[in-house]
Amino acid sequence: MKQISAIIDQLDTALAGEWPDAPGIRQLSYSLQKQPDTGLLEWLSAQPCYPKFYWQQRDGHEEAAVCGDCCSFGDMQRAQEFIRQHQDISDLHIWGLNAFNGADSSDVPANALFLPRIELCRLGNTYWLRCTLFSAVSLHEEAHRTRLFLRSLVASRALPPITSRVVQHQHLPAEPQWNQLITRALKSIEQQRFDKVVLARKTTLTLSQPLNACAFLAASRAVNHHCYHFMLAFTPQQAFLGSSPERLFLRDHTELFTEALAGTVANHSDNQKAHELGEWLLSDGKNQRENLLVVDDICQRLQGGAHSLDVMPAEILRLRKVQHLRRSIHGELTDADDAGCLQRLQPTAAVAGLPRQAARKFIAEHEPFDRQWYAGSAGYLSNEQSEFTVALRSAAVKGHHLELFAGAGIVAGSDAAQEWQEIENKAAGLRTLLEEHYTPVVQAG
Ligand SMILES: C=C(O[C@H]1C=CC=C(C(=O)O)[C@@H]1O)C(=O)O
Ligand SMILES: [Mg+2]
Repeated sequence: MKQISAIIDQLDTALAGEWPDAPGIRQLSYSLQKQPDTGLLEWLSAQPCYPKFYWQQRDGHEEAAVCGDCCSFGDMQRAQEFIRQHQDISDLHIWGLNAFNGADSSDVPANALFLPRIELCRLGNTYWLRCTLFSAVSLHEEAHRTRLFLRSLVASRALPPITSRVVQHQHLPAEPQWNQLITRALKSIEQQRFDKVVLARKTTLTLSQPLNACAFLAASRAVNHHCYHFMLAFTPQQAFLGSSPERLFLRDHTELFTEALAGTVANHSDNQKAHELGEWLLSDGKNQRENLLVVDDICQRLQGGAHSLDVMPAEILRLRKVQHLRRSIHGELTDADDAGCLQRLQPTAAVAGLPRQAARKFIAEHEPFDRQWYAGSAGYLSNEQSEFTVALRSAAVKGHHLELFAGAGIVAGSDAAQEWQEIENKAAGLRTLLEEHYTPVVQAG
C-alpha cells in the first residue's frame, strides 16, 4: 500500500508543524487516488496497535479499518455527548461494541467504544485515511504522540492461511441441559410469565494453535454473504468478531431503519429445495409468532421516540446455513439520539424476549454463561449517520480457544430438539470455516 505510506509521510510532516499547546480536537483527512493493492482487513491485520476495529456494512458498500484510541467511552451516552460537544468537527466517528447488558455488565471492558487515531475507510470505490487528534491538555503533545503512533504502523501483508485445527469442543449448555432449559422456558410461557425468551449456547472450541482473528473474519466474509462483518481486537490474542445478518438500527439524520429478524429454517444448496423451505417458513405459525413478537416489541419500544412507523411485509433472508423471516421497519425519530435508540432497541425480542424485563430475568437466572458481547451490538455513531448490527453469529477469540455463540427464540410450540438443530445451523456459519480445514487424525493400526 504505497499510497498509504505516502499519506502517512504527508501526515507526519503536518504533525511536525506548529500545534497549540492547548486542549483541542483536529481531524486531517486524505483521499486515496486509487484502490489500495490489498484490502482494508489485510492492512488492519498487520498493524501492531490495539484496540483495532473492522466493520463492513451488509450491502458491502461501506468498510472501515480503524486503530489506536485517542479517547474511549464507557457507554453510548458518553460517546454521543462527546460527538455533540464537538459538532464543529463534522465527521467524528466513534466505533466499537456495546455489551448485551450494556454498561451494567460487570466483567467486560467498559471502553469498547473508541475514537480512533487512524481510520482507513471505503465508501463504494472511494477510499480515504483520516487522522484524529484529541487532547484535554495539549494538542502540541498529542501531535507528538500521534507521530510516534504513526511510526508503529507497518505495510499491509497477505493474511495467513487458517491452520488452526479443532482439537476438542464443549457446549454450554450441553444438549440434556438445553432440553431442561427449554422445558422450563415453555413452562414459564404457559404460566404467562412471558410470551417469548431467546436462549443461547456457548461452544468452546480448543484449537491446535491460536487463531488469527482477521484471517478468520476474512474467511467468513468470503462465504457468509448479506451479513455485517465486524471485529474488535483487544490484544494480539483476544478479539470479538462476527458475521451477522441483523441490523439493530441505522439512523440517517432523523430517519430510522430497523427490523424484526426472527424465525428460522435451514438453507439448502439446491435452489428449489431452499425455496420450498422458505415457503414453509412463511406459513409456519411458530416462526411467525417468533417474528411478530419482535415487531410488537420494537413498535412498543419506539413509542414516544419515533413516529410514522412502517412495518414491511415478511420476506425471506437466505443465508449460507439458515434462512430467516425478516420484517423491515422504518420510522422518523423525534430527535437524532443514538443513545436513545440503543436504549430503546437493545436487546430486541429477537435476542432477549417479550416482555423484555421478564425475559432478561429468565436469561440471567438460567442461561449457564455470561453473554458479554454476544447479542449486544457493533458499529459506529457520528453526527449524521449511525449504524449498529446485532452481534450475532459471533465468536470470542481467546488464544487457543474460540467461543462460538448461538441462540434461538422460544415461544409456545417450540420443540427442544428442533431448537438445538437451529442453533447448530446458526453456529455452523462460523464453525465450518474451521472444520472445512479439518483433516481427521488417522489412528495407527
Ligand atoms: C439469537 C440468534 O438469532 C436470532 C435472529 C434470527 C433468528 C432467530 C430465531 O429464529 O430464533 C433469533 O431470534 C442467534 O443467531 O444467536
Ligand atoms: Mg427461531
